[in-house]
Amino acid sequence: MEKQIFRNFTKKLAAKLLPARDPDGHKGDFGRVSITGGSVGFTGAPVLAAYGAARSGSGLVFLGVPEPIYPIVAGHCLEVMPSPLPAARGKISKDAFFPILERLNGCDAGLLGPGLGRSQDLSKLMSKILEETETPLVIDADGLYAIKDRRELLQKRAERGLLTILTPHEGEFRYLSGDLAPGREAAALDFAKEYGCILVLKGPETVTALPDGSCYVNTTGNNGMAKGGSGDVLGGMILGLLGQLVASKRSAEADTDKAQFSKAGISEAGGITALAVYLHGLAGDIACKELGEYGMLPSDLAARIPAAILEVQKNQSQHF
Ligand SMILES: NC(=O)C1=CN([C@@H]2O[C@H](COP(=O)(O)OP(=O)(O)OC[C@H]3O[C@@H](n4cnc5c(N)ncnc54)[C@H](OP(=O)(O)O)[C@@H]3O)[C@@H](O)[C@H]2O)[C@@H](O)CC1
Ligand SMILES: Nc1ncnc2c1ncn2[C@@H]1O[C@H](COP(=O)(O)OP(=O)(O)O)[C@@H](O)[C@H]1O
Repeated sequence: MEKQIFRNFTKKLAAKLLPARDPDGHKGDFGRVSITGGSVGFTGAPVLAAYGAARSGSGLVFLGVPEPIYPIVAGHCLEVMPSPLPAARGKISKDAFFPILERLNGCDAGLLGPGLGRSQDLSKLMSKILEETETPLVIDADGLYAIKDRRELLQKRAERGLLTILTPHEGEFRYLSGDLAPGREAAALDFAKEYGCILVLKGPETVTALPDGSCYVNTTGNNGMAKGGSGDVLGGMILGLLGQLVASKRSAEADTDKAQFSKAGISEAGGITALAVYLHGLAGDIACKELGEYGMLPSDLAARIPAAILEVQKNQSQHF
């Protein structure tokens, strides 16, 4: 896709970008994805992210959480596959490096951060994972905090053709040293260009910026989504759709390294990311219509992802 600015992401564009599902496909064809996060006090965030991925079409969703919260998290997982990771003081510890890396390397995409918590050890651990894994990554929430002083790792991944998607809200964008003064679109584009990543600047009218100067501005969503946990669902949805994109490339080009993203590949990943943002807002709008902006919850939004996808598919059959 050539460099463009889509100021209004439409349903028609969503219908065009929604990945086709092979009628003969099996679960491995629709992406294996892995989420790493959770800590004592933040047990919901990793589960919400996992269901964001599962409800967006992922074939297999793995979830790594610190051992002390594993029984709670596992009690909320049916389709998602949770596993306990080594822990210290209620958070994932540095001893979790190899299990996390091994899981990520066996997956089409990974999400780092929902409910992770903050510590120096976690900052070192996340930085080491960014350096070591070639798997495309989505980094959200405390994952962003963990790497805020190691942003050169993003440039190094880009130089190696590795894909990284960052999903900050404005508070997180500020501590990543993003300068909001030029305005949201320009700020997101400057950051994406400087660090060679896809930057999703969340808020009303979420901006998805690509390093090549392309940019999407979202049109769905409402203030009923301004509740802790909505962003976690979005991180999972981006992961789920990205995993499907990577898996489709893997089966279409058997000899291509799943981890290497050409410029065209980053363009496609940008489109898929903006699609996830659109569907997330649309699911929120459907939840709002049914429940109202006061009472709707992020888990209600996650449960309405299928309805949002169906609405886009209806548009697909009308236009193509
Ligand atoms: N159920 C669970 O388990 C949940 C778990 N969660 C987990 O909690 C962890 C921390 O979450 P987080 O990254 O959002 O950090 P947080 O310290 O709130 O913000 C940092 C700074 O940014 C600011 N700020 C916040 N939002 C803003 C906005 N939209 N636009 C602009 N500014 C905004 C905020 O400023 P203030 O609120 O003081 O104005 C603050 O200074 C993370 O791992 C997440 O996954 C949550 O998802 C909730 C549900
Ligand atoms: N007023 C609003 N209008 C549209 N979307 C919103 C609004 N407020 C929040 N959102 C969306 O809800 C999500 C909130 O994410 P985030 O700030 O990371 O919260 P958390 O991490 O606590 O879940 C983002 O996707 C954001 O775009």
